[in-house]
Amino acid sequence: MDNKPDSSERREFLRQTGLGTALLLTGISSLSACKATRSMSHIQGGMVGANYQAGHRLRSVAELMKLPVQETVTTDVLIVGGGVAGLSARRWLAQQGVRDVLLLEMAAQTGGNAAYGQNTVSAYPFGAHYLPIPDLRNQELVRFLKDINAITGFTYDGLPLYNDYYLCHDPEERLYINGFWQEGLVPETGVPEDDKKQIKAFFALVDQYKQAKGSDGLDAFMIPLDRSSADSQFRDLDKIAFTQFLNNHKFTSPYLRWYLNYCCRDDYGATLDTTSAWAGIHYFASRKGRAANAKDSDILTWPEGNGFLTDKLRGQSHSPIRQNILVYELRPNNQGVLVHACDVVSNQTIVIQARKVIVATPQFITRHLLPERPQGSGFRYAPWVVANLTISGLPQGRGLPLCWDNVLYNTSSVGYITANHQDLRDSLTKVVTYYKPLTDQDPDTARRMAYNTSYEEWLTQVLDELEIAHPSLRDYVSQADIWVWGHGMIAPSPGFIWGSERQLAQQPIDNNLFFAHSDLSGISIFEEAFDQGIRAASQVVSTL
Ligand SMILES: Cc1cc2nc3c(=O)[nH]c(=O)nc-3n(C[C@H](O)[C@H](O)[C@H](O)COP(=O)(O)OP(=O)(O)OC[C@H]3O[C@@H](n4cnc5c(N)ncnc54)[C@H](O)[C@@H]3O)c2cc1C
Repeated sequence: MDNKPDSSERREFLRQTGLGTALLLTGISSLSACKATRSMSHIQGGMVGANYQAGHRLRSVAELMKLPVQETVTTDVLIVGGGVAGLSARRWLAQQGVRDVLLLEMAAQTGGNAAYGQNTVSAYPFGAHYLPIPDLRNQELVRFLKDINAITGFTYDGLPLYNDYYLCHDPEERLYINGFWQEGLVPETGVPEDDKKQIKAFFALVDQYKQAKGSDGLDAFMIPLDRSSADSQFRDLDKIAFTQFLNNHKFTSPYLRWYLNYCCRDDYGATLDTTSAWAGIHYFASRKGRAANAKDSDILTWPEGNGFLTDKLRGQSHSPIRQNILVYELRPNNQGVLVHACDVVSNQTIVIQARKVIVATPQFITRHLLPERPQGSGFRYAPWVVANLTISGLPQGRGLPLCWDNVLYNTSSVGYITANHQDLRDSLTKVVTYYKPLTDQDPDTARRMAYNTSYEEWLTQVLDELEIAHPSLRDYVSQADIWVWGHGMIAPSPGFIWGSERQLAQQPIDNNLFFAHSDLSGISIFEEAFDQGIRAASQVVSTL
């Protein structure tokens, strides 16, 4: 959920359609004959989510070792984990002609944190939901987007043409502040002049960072972030918290600070105090996408969110994938790596002898698979709660009608997106996806609290908050599914990105075990996971 400047003239036919639907939805909601009730008993749904119980079985590997062996298989390359990084590694291996590849995924579906659901109204994301248009120097990502028709062609001067159905349609973003839905997420309505000046000065400063190059000639801020300059004048920003950076520059405006805190929570599941200044600036200064029909701040999105991308990634290789298989031990031997995994449906063990293994799991899992490997303590994960609400209307107050991204000022969530915003059908029923990073407590406490909170308690919290801007919303909700991400995303705490831990965690073991995951970048976005997969797969190819 990124900050966008004013809407452009592009995609006019889509804009008209989307806006028309939004207005109709708003109008109908106030006229609806739906019976008003404060009860939630009419709402179907429940807690859904990643199979964390399967993951928790890694806490007692000794028990798993007692399971009977179902089968023994061999493979040249085994990939553990079918998130973006694992699927990207699999795609890359296929493109390099490596045929004997097997991917094992613990969950019932691939996609990892880009999971999604579907009902009769729409598909909807439970995690990742957008991709900013990439920098053209990220050639592999551009190539992938071309392969899946997200880029439909290039102009004579090399600028990509993005698929209009995937570029986020207007209207994109609105903020509910001072009782009014304003356009864009940077506070404006009712904001004093002094604050506005600071907001302007902040954006002027990050624009300088966007253009800046280090003494090595590299851009100060790049995606993938390992391509950024090593110049200490920039990297040293990683040593301080974003709050300190703002203090140093005398950015005191509460509106600016609210906005920047929102950005840290939205992208990193962290706050101004727990995000490194380098990461905080990277959010703004690294987006350098160029296109013939889009601005550098434009994004691609789909009803199922980035599940669209992971399904396409999956389709780019024919090598086998086995789901519901929890890998629980990786033991290097003289033929490569001996792997033990549990089929969580039959509750039996599968033994795999692999020449090479790509471990595409998060570090909090990897440490169970390789307990003797030294573990860094800097890998901190933000818990998140995501709720998908199917609604028959959306009562709202003054201001801009429903957008793709809708944020409520000074609330505990980062707002909601409209899952079927890209859908051109004129439907009154919608699915909205509400996102809440749990940043009020330390991650361990918040995680425990999240798992111990009931469906009814979460639903009440979500609806109470949304009813600030949408009175009586609960009367219009027919289905609500709630997903808790205990370890939603790696948090770029001060010192983590340019410290030694993530670099060490990337190091292969004996040229047989290789590592790929967005954790190893220190920030959790599609582009980093995609790149981590290619990096690890290239290392494998060079050793085969
Ligand atoms: C709420 C939320 C919203 C987000 N929004 C965005 C967004 O809008 N845009 C964006 O770019 N990014 C977003 N992200 C981040 C994005 O989802 C991730 O960066 C990316 O999907 C991570 O991919 P990955 O492969 O690195 O890791 P993961 O998604 O963690 O994949 C790891 C995979 O390994 C599997 N696995 C784990 N242990 C085992 C085991 N022992 N055996 C077998 N399999 C195992 C897991 O089930 C999983 O499928 C969001 C994340 C969250 C939580």
